[in-house]
Amino acid sequence: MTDAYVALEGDRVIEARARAPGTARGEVVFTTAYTGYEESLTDPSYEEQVLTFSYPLIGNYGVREERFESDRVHPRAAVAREMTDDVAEWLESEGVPAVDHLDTRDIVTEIRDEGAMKCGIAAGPDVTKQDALDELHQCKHMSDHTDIGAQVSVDDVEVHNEDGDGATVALVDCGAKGSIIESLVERDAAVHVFPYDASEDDVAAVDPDLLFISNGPGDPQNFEQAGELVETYVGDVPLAGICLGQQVVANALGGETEKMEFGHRGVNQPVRDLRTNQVVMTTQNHGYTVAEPGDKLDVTQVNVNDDTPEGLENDDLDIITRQYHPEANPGPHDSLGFFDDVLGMAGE
Ligand SMILES: NC(=O)CC[C@H](N)C(=O)O
Repeated sequence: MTDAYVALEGDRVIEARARAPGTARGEVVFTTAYTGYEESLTDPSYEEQVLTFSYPLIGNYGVREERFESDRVHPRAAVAREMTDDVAEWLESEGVPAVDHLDTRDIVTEIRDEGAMKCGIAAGPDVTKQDALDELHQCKHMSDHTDIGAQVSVDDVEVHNEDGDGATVALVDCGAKGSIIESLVERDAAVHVFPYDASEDDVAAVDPDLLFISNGPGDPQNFEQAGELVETYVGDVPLAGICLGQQVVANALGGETEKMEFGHRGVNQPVRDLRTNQVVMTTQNHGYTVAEPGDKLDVTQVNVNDDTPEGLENDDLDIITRQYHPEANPGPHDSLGFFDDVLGMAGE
């Protein structure tokens, strides 16, 4: 039964089945991950996007809050070949439209050929094709969501493991996944989570051993204040970043970022370390990349598929960043050592 529509750029409309009602718009992207739907759906980096799962069955091991990466669902809508009732009911309770019973291979092929694109969704008994097209026509480019940080960051400073014996970490929350904070706390760090627009004075008040820029949604150029913190602290305090964090650090230190055609989203992205030649499997979710690292950062790791920079470092200035997600939720644990390395820079 057709009671849902997915409208893609060029006004192409695909018919589907409604699993959670509503209308929505966002940049449509796909993940090839075959597990981890709870983590992906609660990853703040998917804010303002419509998430299509290329794996055909989503929900086959239920929905458990322990696996959530934040306190809400972030994609504007979810698209799957087949979605279980567990997932559909969860998305409905969150007010996030969801559709299934469509050929997701078709959407993935279209995105691979044409690039990530705008999308409109309409789902439910009373919706029409035109509703999906109206959403599409109101959809903005990711880069035009200039204050997206405000949608995903903490409003006030939050402290985790205040009495921890390890490093004092100032983590700039551009939309941080919970497991990044957990990975630091597990290693005894006291983690002060700052709003995405925190000032130099705010951060200075905790006298950090490490400045850590988190992952986050949208265009890294829309996180200027985090970049200013990097410029302020470089050379004085060790710097670390994950995903958007790598991009913000590169932009702040003379590098450049650009939008990729359709990005990397999945749990089996191979990354090669240029110093050891070792390849690790990684979890990824990004649509922008570092195009030029600038003269302060060396590219130390690259993606095996397309050679894009996956790791940037400077030993003298104590900087380590990763484009992928070493916290590995979901995904292979190959790169968890990143947290030991960055806390090592902080003297632990
Ligand atoms: N996971 C992330 O931090 C994503 C970074 C950035 N929003 C991108 O799409 O490239």
